[in-house]
Amino acid sequence: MTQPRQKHANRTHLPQLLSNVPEDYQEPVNKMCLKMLSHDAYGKPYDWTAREFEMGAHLGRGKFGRVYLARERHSHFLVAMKVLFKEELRKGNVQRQVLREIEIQSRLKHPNILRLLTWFHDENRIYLALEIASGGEVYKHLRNAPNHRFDEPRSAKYTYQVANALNYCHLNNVIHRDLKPENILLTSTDDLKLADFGWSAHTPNNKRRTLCGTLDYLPPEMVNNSPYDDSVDQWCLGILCYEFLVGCAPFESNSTESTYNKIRRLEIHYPSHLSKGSKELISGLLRLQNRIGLVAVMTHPWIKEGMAERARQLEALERGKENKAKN
Ligand SMILES: Nc1ncnc2c1ncn2[C@@H]1O[C@H](COP(=O)(O)OP(=O)(O)OP(=O)(O)O)[C@@H](O)[C@H]1O
Repeated sequence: MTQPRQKHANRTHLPQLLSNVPEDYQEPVNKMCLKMLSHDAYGKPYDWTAREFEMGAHLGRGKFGRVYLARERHSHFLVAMKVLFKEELRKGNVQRQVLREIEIQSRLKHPNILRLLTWFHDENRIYLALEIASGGEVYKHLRNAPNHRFDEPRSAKYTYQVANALNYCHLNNVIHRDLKPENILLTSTDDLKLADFGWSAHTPNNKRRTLCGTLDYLPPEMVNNSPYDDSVDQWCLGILCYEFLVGCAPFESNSTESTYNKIRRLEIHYPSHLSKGSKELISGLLRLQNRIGLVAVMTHPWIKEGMAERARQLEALERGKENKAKN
């Protein structure tokens, strides 16, 4: 008879789980894990309430609520708590979108997708306990980068991680549809987390810098009001990769009509600093049809070389920090 698959770790798994934790943190992490294992909620359905979390620093503000650093009182596990006001959701007529986001995000489990750990509500608010991505929005990092753009290795790594997350989504019949640097968060370990599922797709975002705002990422089939499938995400990945490398989206323009026309005509200008490999990848994604598949993106030579170089860059940065600490 086959054993039922073990869904939750237990004490015997701790040494293995802790093997990736730096030595200095092993003891507190071990303590926290033991507290988590002994919590009534561990591995069972549980009715969480806001009382079980201590709210801390304000991490950011969205259209319908605020995000705080929060600590679960029993285990001291830290989360990013997104607090949404029901009244505001009602006024914005986005209750259904929020519920869809919760439903989708709670079943997606992937290293490059922001985990929704649990959610609950009270009379006035909905609380989403999210994994922490302490770097915040990739958009902010792009704005702060020299010339508002990332170098090729960093762009290649980020493009790979987004492709990996989207591939997982597609395998689970989810189309993101709203890819853009504002909907991607960065962790302290330079890893990307896709966020905002099926929700901000319908909420205009006033943070983008051009008049036409989020139109910059619209694929031609959506511009033409034609039926579309999951390859819309490949289009958006092409726009995202271009924006990482160039600092603005390829079809940005000062009027909606002009952006639409540029998208329809595939009017793309590739600046001379772009490498042959990056142009090849972007043009394979920004096609009307037969866009490069996500697995092919992940194994593209420009992506592979860039990722290896980004790993070397990060190692060098780490060595630099260690040397500084020694001196
Ligand atoms: N998991 C997280 N970890 C760290 N910071 C976060 C996290 N989630 C959100 N934030 C911060 O809080 C800000 C607001 O997040 P939120 O998701 O509410 O905003 P948004 O996507 O801009 O809003 P909306 O979806 O309402 O348009 C983000 O810009 C980010 O800086």
